[in-house]
Amino acid sequence: MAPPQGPRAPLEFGGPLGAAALLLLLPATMFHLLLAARSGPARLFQALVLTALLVGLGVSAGLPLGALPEMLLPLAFVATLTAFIFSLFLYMKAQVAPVSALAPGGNSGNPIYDFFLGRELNPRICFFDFKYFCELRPGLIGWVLINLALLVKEAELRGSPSLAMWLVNGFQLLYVGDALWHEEAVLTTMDITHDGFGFMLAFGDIAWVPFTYSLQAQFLLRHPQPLGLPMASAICLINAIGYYIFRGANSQKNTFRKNPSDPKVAGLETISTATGRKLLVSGWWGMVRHPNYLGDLIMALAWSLPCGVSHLLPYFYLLYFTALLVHREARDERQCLQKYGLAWQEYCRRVPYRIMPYVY
Ligand SMILES: NC(=O)C1=CN([C@@H]2O[C@H](COP(=O)(O)OP(=O)(O)OC[C@H]3O[C@@H](n4cnc5c(N)ncnc54)[C@H](OP(=O)(O)O)[C@@H]3O)[C@@H](O)[C@H]2O)C=CC1
Ligand SMILES: CC(C)CCC[C@@H](C)[C@H]1CC=C2C3=C(CC[C@@]21C)[C@@]1(C)CC[C@H](O)C(C)(C)[C@@H]1CC3
Repeated sequence: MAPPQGPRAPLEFGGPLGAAALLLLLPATMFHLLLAARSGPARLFQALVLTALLVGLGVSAGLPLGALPEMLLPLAFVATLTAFIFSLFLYMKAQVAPVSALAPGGNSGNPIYDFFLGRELNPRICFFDFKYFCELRPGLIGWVLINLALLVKEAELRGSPSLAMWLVNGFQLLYVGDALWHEEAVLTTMDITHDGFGFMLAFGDIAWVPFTYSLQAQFLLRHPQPLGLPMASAICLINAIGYYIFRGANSQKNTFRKNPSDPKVAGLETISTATGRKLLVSGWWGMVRHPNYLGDLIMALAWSLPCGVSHLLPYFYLLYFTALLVHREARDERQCLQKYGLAWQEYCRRVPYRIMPYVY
């Protein structure tokens, strides 16, 4: 079966070498972070071996929630293994999928690269869409569950959860609740429309999101932080500003894409493109070319601040997320330039900043 993209098409993520390195680096980073959140670096190898031994025992669902934080390492190992096996299944499944079901990327002919990126665009069995399910369910819900377990454990240890723990739990619950509330919006993200379903997304959804996105709460359990009301209020304000921009920008674009004559967006200025679709050039999308990323990054800052500034670990999410969004923005720009050509160039001329006005 001929792949839709020839071996000489430009490869992303550093090609096969980059994909091979990421296959090892991503799980290694996640385990390192999990360990760094709980103790000194000397326990890294002990803990990995312990995790490998514990995985055989599995975890039963009936355990009290406060016991979960102690099981994060074995659970992360199981999640990683599941992501590997699941990606293997997806790779095999793509071998028998029709060419029309394959993703525009992820079909280079190099097995490591294709395993990493994913060959099939939206693998399904009957009506069950694996990618849509994984993107929103196990990772996001697992993340909230781990956060909650850390809050319960802190209450067990110290009598009540700290203000910092409440803030981190509240902010991240709002973010996950928002994603589930607006779940149809995920259908227009490049993960669903462009990327295949391979190791990158499977690992991201099943392991990376629940275990590394909960790092701030993990950190707070072991490193309690005093937080006064004025500082807490300032952090809440930062999160509210971030959320306002994130939600405002995403909703404006979603409303416009669904119905351009909706009164909420009908008055906005647009650029016509040769495809018949229009681009917003005022409102949130006239401020920068990715206002939703800006809001997301401001929220990421608010999630780290309750952890103080004594340690870099709680800021991992902010740093990783900045890198992810800068890379994602570059990929999206490339795809938009291909799709909209001159109209996209005109948009870039009228809205010169990508994410942060006057900075980037
Ligand atoms: N927490 C996390 O780990 C992650 C969160 N996110 C968040 O997910 C959300 C979705 O992000 P993502 O899918 O990357 O990208 P966007 O939601 O920004 O979608 C980009 C697409 O929007 C359309 N578009 C771009 N500019 C305009 C314009 N001016 N007018 C109208 N349409 C336009 C184009 O598609 P078209 O024209 O075809 O409609 C473009 O391809 C973001 O809020 C992001 O922050 C993303 C990744 C990870
Ligand atoms: C493991 C790698 C380093 C990176 C993997 C990336 C994935 C973790 C992210 C790719 C796009 C994502 C989105 C969300 C979560 C993270 C992943 C899967 C998202 C579901 C978070 C909530 C948002 O409201 C959203 C817009 C629905 C997000 C969609 C993209």
